Amino acid sequence: MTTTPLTHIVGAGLIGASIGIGLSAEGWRVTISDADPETELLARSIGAGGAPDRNEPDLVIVATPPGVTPDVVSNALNTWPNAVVVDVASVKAPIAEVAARSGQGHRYVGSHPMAGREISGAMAAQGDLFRARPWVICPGIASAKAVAMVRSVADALLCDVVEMDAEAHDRAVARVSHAPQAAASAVAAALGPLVENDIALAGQGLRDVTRIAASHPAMWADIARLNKRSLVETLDHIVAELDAVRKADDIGAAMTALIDRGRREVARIPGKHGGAKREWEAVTVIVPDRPGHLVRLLSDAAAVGVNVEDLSIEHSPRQPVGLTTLWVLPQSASELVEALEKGGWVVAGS
Ligand SMILES: NC(=O)C1=CN([C@@H]2O[C@H](COP(=O)(O)OP(=O)(O)OC[C@H]3O[C@@H](n4cnc5c(N)ncnc54)[C@H](O)[C@@H]3O)[C@@H](O)[C@H]2O)C=CC1
Ligand SMILES: O=C(O)C(=O)Cc1ccc(O)cc1
Repeated sequence: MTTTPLTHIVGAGLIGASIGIGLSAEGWRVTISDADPETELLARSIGAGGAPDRNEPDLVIVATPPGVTPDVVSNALNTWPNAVVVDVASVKAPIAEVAARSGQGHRYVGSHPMAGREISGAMAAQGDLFRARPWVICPGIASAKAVAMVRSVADALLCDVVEMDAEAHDRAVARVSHAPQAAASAVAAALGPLVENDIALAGQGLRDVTRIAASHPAMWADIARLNKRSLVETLDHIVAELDAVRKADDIGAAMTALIDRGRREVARIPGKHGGAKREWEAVTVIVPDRPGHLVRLLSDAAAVGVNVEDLSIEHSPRQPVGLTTLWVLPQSASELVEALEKGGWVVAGS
């Protein structure tokens, strides 16, 4: 039996406490601390780890805000001279530089679990937050032993490990995470002129593009400062896309071109099980907003042997029906539509 490393987590917020709960549940010996005593107590009380004792940890996981992470990593490398130190901050290159300058870079591994929530703090922690999500590891100049130890964390939390160079990581996350946060907040901010009754018209589309607009600004301010160059490059791209529509003589043609480019790229975002979303077809059904109908719809799909890969529900308050979209393999779509229509369902689109 292989023994798991004695692990100490610094920073008991959403990510630190989620890692602590997940590793403790797998039988790891975990201790956890936070600069804020109340957060520290809360994290310990929800099973994210115990209080540190005199033993030097084998592994220190730094899960503090990105802005202080370079200093906390340096301190950890000094305080525990034999431990492997890993951080989980959303930007990697500036922290790797500081670790390399300390002369202890062989014990430092940069990492980034690509999962989170728009709420922060230990209260929002979940032990399975990272399950089946990518966990980026940037080995840099770390020893093979240090990298293997960090891999064992990601493996214990059932993540998909992706090894990347820190600069390439920072360029990629500017496009898949940091600029989307700015864009979502900009769309939400543009609701400013509307009165409440106007905002009540919002459909699922607005909700989809603004979910992360509820994020806490402090972390994103740090991320923007640390990844400024790549973030600005991506924002320039987004602004240029919007400007092309705004300035077009034929705004319809410009909108078509933008939506066509967007459709091409959105189809490349991996869906469930790591497969591309385009591998599925949508069958949208009108479902009465009464108990039992959704269950009946799913059992009717199961009765013809069609596996529902994913499900989304669009529902407006005050409306007696909702639109339920069943995502299925393309070869099952027409068979499902036929069976559902025979069963009396109204299929709104496929
Ligand atoms: N929130 C998210 O969705 C994700 C965040 N991350 C990264 O994870 C890290 C932590 O983020 P969250 O857990 O969301 O933040 P959080 O705000 O929930 O937790 C951070 C915790 O660090 C503590 N802290 C601050 N300075 C400290 C210090 N010097 N020593 C010890 N504790 C200190 C704070 O009191 C707080 O409890 C960040 O670097 C972030 O970039 C990575 C993936 C997703
Ligand atoms: O809420 C979401 O969908 C996120 O994508 C959260 C998130 C925030 C910051 C990260 O560095 C990684 C993931």
